[in-house]
Formats: sequence, structure tokens, C-alpha cells
Amino acid sequence: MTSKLNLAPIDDTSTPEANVLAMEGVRHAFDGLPAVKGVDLHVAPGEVVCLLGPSGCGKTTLLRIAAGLETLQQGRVSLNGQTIAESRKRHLPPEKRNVGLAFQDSALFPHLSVLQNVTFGLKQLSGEARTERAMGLLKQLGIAGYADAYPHTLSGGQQQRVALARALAPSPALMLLDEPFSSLDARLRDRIRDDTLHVLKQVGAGALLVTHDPEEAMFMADRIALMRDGAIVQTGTPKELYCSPCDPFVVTFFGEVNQLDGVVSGGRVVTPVGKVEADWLPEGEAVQVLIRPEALRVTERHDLPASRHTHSHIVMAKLLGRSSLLHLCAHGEDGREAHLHARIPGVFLPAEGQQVDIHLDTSQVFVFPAGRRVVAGAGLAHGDAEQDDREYAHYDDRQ
Ligand SMILES: Nc1ncnc2c1ncn2[C@@H]1O[C@H](COP(=O)(O)OP(=O)(O)OP(=O)(O)O)[C@@H](O)[C@H]1O
Repeated sequence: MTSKLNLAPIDDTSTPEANVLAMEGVRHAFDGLPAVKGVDLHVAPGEVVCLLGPSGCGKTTLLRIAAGLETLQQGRVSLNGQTIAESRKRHLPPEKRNVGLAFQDSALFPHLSVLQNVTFGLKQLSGEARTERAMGLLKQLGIAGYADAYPHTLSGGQQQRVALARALAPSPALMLLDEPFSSLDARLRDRIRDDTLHVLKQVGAGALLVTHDPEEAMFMADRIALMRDGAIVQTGTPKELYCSPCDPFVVTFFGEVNQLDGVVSGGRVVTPVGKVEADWLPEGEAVQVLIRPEALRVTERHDLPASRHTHSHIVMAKLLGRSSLLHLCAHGEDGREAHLHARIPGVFLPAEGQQVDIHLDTSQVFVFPAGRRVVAGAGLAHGDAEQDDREYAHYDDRQ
């Protein structure tokens, strides 16, 4: 639903240090069903913030509220310190927000050339300055050679670049991008992502970019806001979210993890690949231990008898290109087993049955109370099926 109403005058309270975008207590429902459940979010000048999350978690709705394409139902939205939308009381229409929009299917004007498409929003400049500005952006995005071409003669990737140039041309303080690369093939997407990031940084525009791809978010973002079910679960730098996740959902959203169950004993949890610190949790607490595949360091053992059921061993090894994926049967000291995945950089393909030692990089291991279950994906239980009161061996093969 798009409202064209401008219901109230705009505050004139901007300060130079104000956030380009501030969203406070934003709530939104469709037909009574909540889509955004109280979100606080800001974008600082020149900052790229990625809204990341699974399909349907409310990312696009939040972006459309920032753009003015949805009328805000509850909360407050400010641009450069000016309130532009507030709980149904005021709504500055999209065209007055000085915000650049680039969506997945941003349509170009078919009857205008590439150059005319980009100069379209630059009416305030003289003809020469307009052309200079547009050509500068087309050059930065590597498509200056197509200035006189018409949109239908361009590839999807070229059209995407024109759409970006058009959105950036009026020097918006804020760019809103909704999955702008998702219709492109992988190689082109990497290039256009890279070009877009450099252009955003060069022009110093703040940006809010929606994506469901964690790698894209880590590539593009200064900060990531990870959403689930209409709310932000964690906001921080890519490193903060990856290395200090607040919740199992955050861990698993950034890639495959091995999931083991356990119990805190003496401030630690025993797993088949060693003990893990958990001294901040109460004694006897049931926990889940999430181990990234890259946390497992694997070395071959040649000094052991060839019985594969007395020591950790290789079940299968696959080359994935830049890394090798090992399926491991890990043996605990107490004889219990767990099926785990390890990701090793480069080519490392031990034979099936090869006995191995497994060492843990504990910086890639996360322990959470068992009550905070991972919602995404089906867990695949491995290990000793007879021991269903066992502390471990649930492996999540979601991806
Ligand atoms: N116009 C609408 N009318 C009714 N429900 C809507 C509308 N737009 C979105 N929704 C619902 O609101 C919720 C959030 O949708 P939204 O598009 O914001 O999610 P998203 O995270 O952007 O998803 P995706 O990554 O698939 O685009 C979903 O349940 C969706 O079905």
C-alpha cells in the first residue's frame, strides 16, 4: 500500500552528525498479521548496513517503510535528523525523501537512452553538468560505452548498472537497495557487487541493502542487522556477528554447523572432539554445542591399529574446489561417536577409513543453553541411536 499523503510539516531539526536514516520502534502488520515487530535501526553517513534474514522475515517491508512506499503504522522514521514518518501522523512521500532506490527489478524508462535514464532525475543541474555527472557515474560502473544505447539492447547486468547509476545520480544521502544483484548470474553478481560497493564508498552515500545471502552481507556491509520473524536478532559488524553470535540462529545463518548436545559439568561440556568451556552456564545445564566445520583441524594417524571403530576416522572426503569437506566419525573418550563435517582449506582427501586426530579451534565453537533451539532446517541425528538420552551427536545439514 502506497500513500501519497503528506500529513504534517517536516521538522527542521537536522544536525550535521545525525544519522542518515533512523528507524525507531517500527511496527507494521498486513491484514492484522505482524510483519515488522518493533525494529530500531540506523544508518550513519557513508555507512553500508545490510538487512539480512530468511525469506519472509520483514526485510523488504522495512525497506519500503524507509522509502515511503509503505505508510508507517507505528514508530518513527528520520532522515538526516528530520522526522519524515511517524505512526500514521505524518508521511513524507517517496519522491520528497531524497533517497535513491535500487530494487531487483528496477525498471528503466524504455523510451530513453542510458544517458537520458541517468540524467532524468537531475533537472536542477544545467545540461552540461547533468551530462558530466551521469557520464561520471556510468564510467565508474563500467558502462559509459552504452550511453546512447536503449535499455532493451542491454544485458540484465548492464541494465542493473544503469539503474544503480540513475539512483545514485541525484547524490542521495541514502540509498535503499533491495536484493539488487539477485537476478544476475554468479560471476556478474560478484563484479557488480564490487563496483557498487566502491561507488557507494566513493560518493559517500549511506546505504541500507536487503539480502538473504550472508556472504553478500559480509562483503557489502559495515554493519549487518540480522532479522528473524519481524525482529532484529543481532546488529553488528560482520566480524561481531560471525565471531560473537548471540544466538544459535545467528551461528547457523552464516553457514553449515555441526550440532552436538551436551551437559555442563565442572564448567565444561564433553564432546567427542574434546572439552569445551562453558563456565558461564550453571552446572548440569543441558546445552547445544555448535561447531563450525572449519573449527575441526584434522591430522592423519598412521601409528594405530586399523580398527576404524576405536578411533576417529574418515567416512568420506570430497573436494569442493577451494576446500575439502571431510565426513568424520568422531570418537569420544567414552567410546561414543558423532558424525561431523570438517572443512579444510585446499586439497586434503584422506582415504575412507583413515584414522585421524581431530583438534578443535575453540574460537569457532559456540555453546548455548539447549532451550534456545535452532529453528531453521531439519537436524539429522547421527551417533549411537540406542542412547537417546545422549548428550551429543545431532548434526544440522541444513545447507
Ligand atoms: N503487501 C503485502 N500484503 C500482505 N502481506 C505482505 C505484504 N508484503 C509482505 N507481506 C508479508 O509480510 C511478511 C514479510 O514480508 P517481506 O517481503 O518484508 O519479507 P522479506 O524478508 O523481504 O522476504 P523475501 O526475502 O522473501 O523478500 C511476509 O509474511 C509477507 O508474506
